[in-house]
Amino acid sequence: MMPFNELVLASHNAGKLKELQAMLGTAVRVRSVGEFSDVEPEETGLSFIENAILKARNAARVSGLPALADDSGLAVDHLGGAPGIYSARYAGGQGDAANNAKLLEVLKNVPDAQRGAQFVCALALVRHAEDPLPIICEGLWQGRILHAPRGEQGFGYDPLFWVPERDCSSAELAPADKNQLSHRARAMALLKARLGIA
Ligand SMILES: O=P(O)(O)OP(=O)(O)OP(=O)(O)OC[C@H]1O[C@@H](n2cnc3c(O)ncnc32)[C@H](O)[C@@H]1O
Ligand SMILES: [Mg+2]
Repeated sequence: MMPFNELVLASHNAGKLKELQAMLGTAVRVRSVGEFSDVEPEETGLSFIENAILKARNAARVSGLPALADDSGLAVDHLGGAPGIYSARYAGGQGDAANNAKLLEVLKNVPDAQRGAQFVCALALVRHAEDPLPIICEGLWQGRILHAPRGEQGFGYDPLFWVPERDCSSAELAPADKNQLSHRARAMALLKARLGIA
């Protein structure tokens, strides 16, 4: 049983919000933190988990509701896991297109065998702003970085992320398929199991 019937999603990213909402379905009434505040908390943590907790606490504080945050990113093997927790700010906070262009440039001339990467997602759920026991669930998605963007779906690094099990980029997947396979889908499946929702 879901321990509450309303939940605020602690994200300002439209792509993420859409995916999280689709995955949660009708189990709970979902609000977005943007309804309560435009101020994005600084992501000062050193891990996906710390940043997810920090965003969840902030959303619970401004909304007075239980909050679910997602901190995610792309970890590229050849770059020692970069951009990692800095994925959103990789090109200095200039947005997805600039981040993707920088990644392609940094990996120019790097052969396929060394272009392995994984998407990482940490979900943090807090029942209230000072919850001493946040629920944390993680998900990983293995793939490879393409040499040029492909596909129009999704958001962020999706056009550069090759999905070996489907032979296409993650931006070429139908949204419903991405929501079955992705790092976020895996973390959400664990969270739903933990909360006892189907
Ligand atoms: O913090 P919030 O408000 O949730 O929104 P954000 O976009 O800043 O989110 P993060 O701090 O977690 O940074 C995630 C970065 O990783 C990228 N990313 C995460 N999940 C992704 C996915 O499923 N597909 C493509 N890129 C993704 C995303 O585009 C960002 O650059
Ligand atoms: Mg962020």
